[in-house]
Amino acid sequence: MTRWHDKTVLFDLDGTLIDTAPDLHASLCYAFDKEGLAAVDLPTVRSAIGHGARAMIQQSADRSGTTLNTALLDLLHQHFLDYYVEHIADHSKPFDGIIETLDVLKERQAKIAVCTNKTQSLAEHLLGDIRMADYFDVIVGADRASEKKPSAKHIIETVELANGTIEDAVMIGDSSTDAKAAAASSVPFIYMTYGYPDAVLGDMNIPHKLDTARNILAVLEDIFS
Ligand SMILES: O=C(O)COP(=O)(O)O
Ligand SMILES: [Mg+2]
Repeated sequence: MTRWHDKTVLFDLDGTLIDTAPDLHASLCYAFDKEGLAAVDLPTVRSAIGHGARAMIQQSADRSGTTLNTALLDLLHQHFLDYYVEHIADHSKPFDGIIETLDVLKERQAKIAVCTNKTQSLAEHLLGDIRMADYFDVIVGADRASEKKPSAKHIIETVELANGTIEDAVMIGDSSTDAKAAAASSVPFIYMTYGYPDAVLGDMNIPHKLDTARNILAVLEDIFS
């Protein structure tokens, strides 16, 4: 029988727990428009999520043929943040099956953590606004860890802050940053294909792939058995 209270289940945020792409996309388009740049489409932005907001802006520009210097990137990032803090939860909502999964994990007294490349303040702001923050023993944004994903340190430090042990942890995510951080910390990884996967992830050998959060518990039971 699984001793759930010894287990730590780490969730990535954007594209795993919450469908944040519409609000990220709107904020990015606001920033681009303010600097006279053409709007970027949603699929382009989706595929650039997972490495933090600056990387999302940089990659979205690259993929739409716009060259950014550092000053312009800084400006776009600031406009993006100005808009995003006001609109962070306009359309963002948990993916189907996430709340039910968290309810069961909570009932079983597993340790539940968020390990995200969002900044700490944005992650707390979003989870607070959509009333999900209370599910988590700990939330660790990119700037709370000594190194962000794909570094193993982000996962290792999140597990420590949750008072868990790395041998009893599982990482659930949607991008190559999650898969690489999990591999580097020798933590089993569950890949949620409904999120915002990047091209790199397609080339990685990943045993646990799910297209719905409704099947997370069954896979966790299998991994922990
Ligand atoms: O801010 C991002 O780009 C991604 O955040 P994530 O690590 O929760 O997917
Ligand atoms: Mg993600």
